[in-house]
Amino acid sequence: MATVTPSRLARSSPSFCTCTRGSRRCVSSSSSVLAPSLFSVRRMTMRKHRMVWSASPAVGTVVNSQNKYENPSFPEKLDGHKGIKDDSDVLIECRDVHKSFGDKHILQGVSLKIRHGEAVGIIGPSGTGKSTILKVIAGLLVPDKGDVLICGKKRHGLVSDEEISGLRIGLVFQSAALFDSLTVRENVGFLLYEKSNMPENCIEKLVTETLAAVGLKGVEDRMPSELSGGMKKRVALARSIIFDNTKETIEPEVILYDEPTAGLDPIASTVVEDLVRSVHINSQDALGKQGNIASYVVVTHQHSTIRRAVDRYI
Ligand SMILES: Nc1ncnc2c1ncn2[C@@H]1O[C@H](COP(=O)(O)OP(=O)(O)OP(=O)(O)O)[C@@H](O)[C@H]1O
Repeated sequence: MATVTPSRLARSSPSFCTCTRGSRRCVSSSSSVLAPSLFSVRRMTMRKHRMVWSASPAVGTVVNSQNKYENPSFPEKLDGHKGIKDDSDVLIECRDVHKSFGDKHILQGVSLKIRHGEAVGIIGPSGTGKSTILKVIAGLLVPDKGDVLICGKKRHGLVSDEEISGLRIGLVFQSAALFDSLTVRENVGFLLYEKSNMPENCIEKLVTETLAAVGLKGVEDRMPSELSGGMKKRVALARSIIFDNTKETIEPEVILYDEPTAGLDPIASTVVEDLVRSVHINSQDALGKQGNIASYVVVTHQHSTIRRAVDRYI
């Protein structure tokens, strides 16, 4: 099996998926489920091109521009952190994040916290900045104002500008964003082939195990064009959860999913929703092993995804 090289990468899909792997910064092509009422969602104040979120005192409560809480109508059980003062389990925090594109003010004072063990949904009308906040969290976009804290440490600039260890952040794009000219094995093992010191046979074994964990067997040598939409999403998921398990210290990982079920039929959506849930630390994957993902954030429009894969939503 050929190792992925920059020249192979150059021939690959222009679309890419980005993973930030702790101290190694890499840009590659890449339960109890509660059912929240969408009624409360409709009551959120979401102005055109503007979304204001706050984390305090109730994480994820929507506030208006005067920082007055509006309709904090989350059922108590969905808002499990009400009143919590201890932030020792906060993995990611956005503090008063602003982001504009030209004269379009997309994010105006977003504050939120993602804690260890959480499964958080971000919902809202199209164009209000859901994908933008994921990119800010992942370090692909720099906020115009405000801070992003990773395990309590401020990140300055883009993810490639500095080294922050202690947390791995994976971003799974809506389109799956696989490298078209690489096999499934090369796609899933991309970061390990490029950045780790693992021998190739160990990477191959790990890729096969990781694919099995997301319910895919015998597809390692296929090209992305030979996969269905649902299979591509599973391969993207496998790519986001694979990690160098030979390292002494394994950092916790947060995965950011941007509309993981977009474009899938209801059955394929259910499979992906259950997979997203199954790789979480509170669940078991397809092989019966406890998941490794400390927390995840899902941007979604689909009610079924909120119902099956989310414990708290913003
Ligand atoms: N790089 C960019 N340059 C200019 N405008 C951008 C850029 N990225 C996003 N936008 C604009 O910011 C707004 C928010 O985009 P974003 O993709 O974050 O919204 P969204 O809530 O995820 O939408 P959807 O639900 O439709 O995916 C949109 O008006 C979009 O056109």
